[in-house]
Amino acid sequence: MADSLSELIALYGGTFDPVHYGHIKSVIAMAKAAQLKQVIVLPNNVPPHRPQPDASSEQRKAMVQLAVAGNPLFTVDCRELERDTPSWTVATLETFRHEYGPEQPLAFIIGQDSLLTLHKWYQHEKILSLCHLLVCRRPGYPLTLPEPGRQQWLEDNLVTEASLLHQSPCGSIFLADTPEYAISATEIRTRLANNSPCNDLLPDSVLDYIRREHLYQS
Ligand SMILES: Nc1ncnc2c1ncn2[C@@H]1O[C@H](COP(=O)(O)OP(=O)(O)OP(=O)(O)O)[C@@H](O)[C@H]1O
Ligand SMILES: O=C(O)c1ccc[n+]([C@@H]2O[C@H](COP(=O)([O-])O)[C@@H](O)[C@H]2O)c1
Repeated sequence: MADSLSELIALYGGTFDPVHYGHIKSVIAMAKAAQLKQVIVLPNNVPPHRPQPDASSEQRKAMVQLAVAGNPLFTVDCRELERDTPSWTVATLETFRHEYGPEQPLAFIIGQDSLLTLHKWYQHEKILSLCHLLVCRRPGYPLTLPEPGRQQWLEDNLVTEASLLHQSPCGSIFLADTPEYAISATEIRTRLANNSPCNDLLPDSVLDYIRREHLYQS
């Protein structure tokens, strides 16, 4: 078992095809709001519930590594890349829970769009028994859930005090007032295919990598 009990460990999973400032800046803002000392970034291998990525798993991992290089908040964990089955988040969370034990505060960071579709995730009813959910703002998506039952579930589990996240292993949802970044990987892929500029949407190191690897060309 790892020995960092009581320091909230936050995980950030994604397809990252490619990683962009909407990911990195939102998570840095979340780290401030939720008093996080570390965020473990998890590029997925076989993203569930979406078309498969253009870039390979190795390329998406390399881009994530470039994007977080030099920032001590982040580490990159490749456990999802080692499984060929769909990268179900519950399965990944179970491996962290096993590693860190039942008392360790764990959190999974998502954007507002993911909160809206969380009820379709594999074994979604287990998620809050494994971790807290930290939700970053994302423009264009409502902060309330469409069905009354799901909205009630959200309200029943909401905490507004970040310190509470550090005092229990799992079970709470934290909606942070993070800045909104109108950036998506889809838009970046389209812009690159059209030879439109992408500066300010993602780090230069990632853009250089994309050019070197001839990714996202039409
Ligand atoms: N601009 C953003 N602001 C806040 N959260 C974001 C933003 N973009 C992505 N996220 C969140 O980051 C996680 C990983 O997202 P993902 O890698 O699918 O990026 P994406 O830009 O949504 O990709 P795509 O356009 O290919 O669907 C998800 O939880 C998503 O909600
Ligand atoms: O477990 C699931 O069913 C599930 C369904 C959709 C998304 N996820 C995870 O949520 C994270 C964000 O997903 P995405 O598709 O927005 O990159 C990423 O880690 C995915 O593996 C997980």
